[in-house]
Amino acid sequence: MVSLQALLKMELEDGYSNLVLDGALKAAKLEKRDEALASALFYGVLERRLTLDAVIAAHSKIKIKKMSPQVRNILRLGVYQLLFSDKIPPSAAVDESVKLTRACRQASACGFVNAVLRAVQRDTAALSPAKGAGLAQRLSFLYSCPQWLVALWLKHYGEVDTEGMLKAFLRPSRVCVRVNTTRVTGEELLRILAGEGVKARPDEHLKTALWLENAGAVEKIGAFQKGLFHVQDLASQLCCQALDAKPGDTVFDVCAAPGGKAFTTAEHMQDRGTLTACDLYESRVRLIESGAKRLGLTCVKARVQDASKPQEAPCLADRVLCDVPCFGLGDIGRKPEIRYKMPDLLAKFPPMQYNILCIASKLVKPGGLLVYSTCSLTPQENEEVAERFLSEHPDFVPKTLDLPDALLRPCDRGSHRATLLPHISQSDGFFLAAMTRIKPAE
Ligand SMILES: C[S@@+](CC[C@H](N)C(=O)[O-])C[C@H]1O[C@@H](n2cnc3c(N)ncnc32)[C@H](O)[C@@H]1O
Repeated sequence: MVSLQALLKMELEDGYSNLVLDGALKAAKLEKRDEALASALFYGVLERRLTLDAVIAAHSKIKIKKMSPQVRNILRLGVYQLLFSDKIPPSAAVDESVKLTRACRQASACGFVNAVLRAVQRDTAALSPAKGAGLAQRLSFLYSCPQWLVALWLKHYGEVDTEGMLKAFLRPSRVCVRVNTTRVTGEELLRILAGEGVKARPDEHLKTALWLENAGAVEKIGAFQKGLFHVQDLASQLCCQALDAKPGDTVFDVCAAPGGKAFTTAEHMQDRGTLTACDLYESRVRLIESGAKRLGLTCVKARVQDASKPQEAPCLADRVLCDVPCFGLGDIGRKPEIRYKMPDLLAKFPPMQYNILCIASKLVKPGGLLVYSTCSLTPQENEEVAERFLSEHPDFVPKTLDLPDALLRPCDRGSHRATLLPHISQSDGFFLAAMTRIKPAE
C-alpha cells in the first residue's frame, strides 16, 4: 500500500522520488524489512515504468491511459513483481494485487487486474521487444527509457555506450563519500567507520573516495556528524580533481549549492585561501554554510549571487568552477523520474549555461583555470556549450584533463573535456571541460 500511495503521488503531483518516498514511509511507520520492500517496489516501478506499461498494454484490452490511476499503478506493481522481483512468489503477487484493488475501492476492476496479471504470468516472452522493433525502440523497451532519449544517445554516444549506460542506470545505486582530508586520512576513516559497523571500501582510482556498503541513513553515522566526510559521487570528486585547487588559491564556485564540490575543493586547498561559493537561492546558500560548518572548512565563504549577472570581484581567481544547472540526465540512476522529463524542457538550458559560463570566465585571472561541468548527458548542454565558448573566447585555450584513463572513454583520453558514463567510470553520468586563460605576453 505504501509503495502504491507513493507512486500515485508521483503520478498525480509530480514530486521528487526521494522526498515522496520518505514522506510515505514516515507516515506509515513500517518495520525495517517492510520499509525496504516498499522502497524496492517503488523505485523498481519508477525505473521500469515504460517497460511495465508496454507489457501491460500487450496484455490488456483497456488502454493504460483509460485506467484509473489506482488500477494503472496496481498493475505496474504487480507486473514488476512478476517480471523483475524474486522477493514475492508470483501467485502471491497476483493475489495481493487483487486485494489491493479492492482496498482502493476499485472492486469492479478486481477481475480485470487478475486477468491481466495472470496473462503476463503465463507469457514466457513478456519481456521480448515487439517483433520488427528498431534499435531505439528495442532499447527503449528493454531499459525503460523514452525513445527520443535513446535515439539522441545512440546518435551521440553510439550503440555500445548507449546500451552500457542504460544498463548501468538500472543497477542499485551506491553511496560514495569524500574523505575530509583536513581531518582524517582514508585509512583512518575506514577504521572509524568499521568501528561503527559501516562497511566501506576505497575507490580503486581515487583514494579519497570511499564506497559505503551498508550505510543506511548516512546522517546517523557518527563519523558523518563529526564532519569526517561528505556524500559525493565519484564523478563530482573527479571534477574537483580537474579543478586542481591548491592551498592559498582564490577560487569561485558560481553555482555551488548544496556545496559538495566546494567542500572537496576546500579540502584540496587544505582549508587555506578563499573559496567563494555562490548560489541563486538563499535557502540553498544555507546548505553550503551548514555543510562547511560540519566539515570545519573555514575558507568557504557562501553567498547569494546570480551567476547569470555580471559581478564585481575584489580580485580575479586562480580557479573558477561553473557547475551549471542542467537537465540532469546523468543522475537517472539515483532519480529515475528524470528519464521521463519532457524533451522540450531541454531547450532552455544551453543558452542559460552558455551565459553563465561567459560571465564566470570574467572571474578567471590570466593563467587561471576555468572548469565547466554538468550532470547531464546531451551534446547541447555539454560539448556544444564548451566548444562555442572556446571558439568565441580566444583568450581561453583547452587544458588537458588529468584523470585516470580507465574511467574515461578512449576518445576522451588526453582531451580537455570528458563525458563520464556510468558503465565506464562507475559513477553518475557527468561532463566536464577545462580551459586556461592565456597570460598576455610580457
Ligand atoms: C548542478 S547544481 C550545483 C551543484 C554543486 N556545484 C555541488 O557540487 O553541490 C546547480 C546549482 O545552481 C544553482 N543556480 C541556478 N541558477 C543559478 C544562477 N542563475 N546563479 C547561481 N546559481 C544558480 C541552483 O540553485 C543549484 O544549486
